Amino acid sequence: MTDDDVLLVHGGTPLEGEIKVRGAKNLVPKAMVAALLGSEPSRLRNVPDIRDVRVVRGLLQLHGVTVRAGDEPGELLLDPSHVESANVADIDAHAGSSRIPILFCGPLLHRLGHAFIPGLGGCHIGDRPIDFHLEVLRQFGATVEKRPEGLYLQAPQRLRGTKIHLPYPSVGATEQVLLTAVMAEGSTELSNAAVEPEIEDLICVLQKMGAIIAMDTDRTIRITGVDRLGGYNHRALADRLEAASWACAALATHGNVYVHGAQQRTMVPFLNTFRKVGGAFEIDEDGIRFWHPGGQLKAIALETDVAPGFQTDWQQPLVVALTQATGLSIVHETVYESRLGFTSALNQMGATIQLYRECLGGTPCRFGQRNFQHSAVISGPSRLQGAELIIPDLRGGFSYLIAALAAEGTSTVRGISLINRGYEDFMNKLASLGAKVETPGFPG
Ligand SMILES: CC(=O)N[C@H]1[C@@H](OP(=O)(O)OP(=O)(O)OC[C@H]2O[C@@H](n3ccc(=O)[nH]c3=O)[C@H](O)[C@@H]2O)O[C@H](CO)[C@@H](O)[C@@H]1O
Ligand SMILES: C=C(OP(=O)(O)O)C(=O)O
Repeated sequence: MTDDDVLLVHGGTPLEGEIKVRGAKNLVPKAMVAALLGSEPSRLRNVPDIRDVRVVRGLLQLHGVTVRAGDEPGELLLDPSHVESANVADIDAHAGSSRIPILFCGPLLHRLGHAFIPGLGGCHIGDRPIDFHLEVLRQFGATVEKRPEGLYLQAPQRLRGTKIHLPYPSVGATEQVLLTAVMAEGSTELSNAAVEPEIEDLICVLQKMGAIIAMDTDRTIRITGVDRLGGYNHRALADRLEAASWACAALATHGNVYVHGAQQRTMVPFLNTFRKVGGAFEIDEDGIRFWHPGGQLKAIALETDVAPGFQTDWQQPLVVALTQATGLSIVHETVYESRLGFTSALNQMGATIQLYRECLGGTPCRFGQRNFQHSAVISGPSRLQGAELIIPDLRGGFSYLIAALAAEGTSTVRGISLINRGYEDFMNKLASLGAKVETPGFPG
């Protein structure tokens, strides 16, 4: 960790001003992968400059896709006409970089008949197995060999449509099915699919390319395979996870932040919860203003869930705001088994958060009988004090920033570059909201 990776945060100043969120981290890289399926170039707009986008850009280029900036800021032009002559000798350099490489499987099997996928990265918030992905690919007719360096896949013949039931509505496995089924022979029926807004947007991308995809109301997605897909011209939906993070930062610091680009349609469960806690917001055509209206914040009971429930990636920033609410809040994390570990640092800052292995919520979840501390009771309000913090993962990292901004005194936050994976230009955004932050050696 270098000095560049450390941030001093002088807390106690409300965040005030305006920032902008661009395309979603959980959609943009997948739309970029979809371009691999096309026989014509694609144009993706509203692309944020974050590490996950850079990683996928590098991987696509290794696979022969030409990726260049368009005329508009945040525009990428992706030309997949040379995929067959790609040279992937350096692909190992991308091992551990993000979770997106697993989504290259279907498109590469369609284009080349084989694929090598290096080890995956992503946040360490649970085991994060890929068993659903591998089972799905086998059902389409691929062979999969797991080796220490990665996955080797072959499609001995054209992949065939199939009937799949996911044991859990996994976002990634649903995307795996979509990106594979669109060009498989015949029809695919996927039941118990994930229906997150980013999945709907990926379906819009694929439909623009020529895919035939229908969504039923009961988590069933039906795909009719086609022989050829063209390119797309698409503006990525905005990042609802980043928008909610700034909303929580406004609430925890008694601030007032207008988030350009935030969309009500994709944030309804978050907005309901934000209002129950006592936060105020106002929606207009261009974005959403979030603020602390004064008075006491209220404790709540909350369960994370798959869409249309409360998104797990909203949980960590909200927990920091809940340390400022009066009474006992209960948070039951049902999507990842280990997403509450970040709270021990909040306790060192003065919060009172107790973790439990039991399901403290209305819905018993997959982790209840399995020894994971996946429920939290947060007792507030707490006066947070500055501390030494090491960023554990993406959302946990942003949550530490929020806590440091809300705290009295100075915090030293290490591993700050991890936040670049999903938050575009966050240092300038913090500065524009009046946050008192400095990188050691470069005060002010
Ligand atoms: C890049 C991206 O889009 N990341 C998002 C995506 O992650 P990702 O697609 O990895 O998350 P999943 O929806 O697949 O995971 C949800 C749950 O399913 C389990 N599971 C998943 C796949 C599998 O093969 N086997 C299995 O057991 C996971 O361990 C987890 O408990 O959706 C998550 C849930 O909304 C978000 O938190 C992440 O931000
Ligand atoms: C868990 C997250 O991302 P990833 O799946 O990329 O690790 C996240 O965005 O909070």
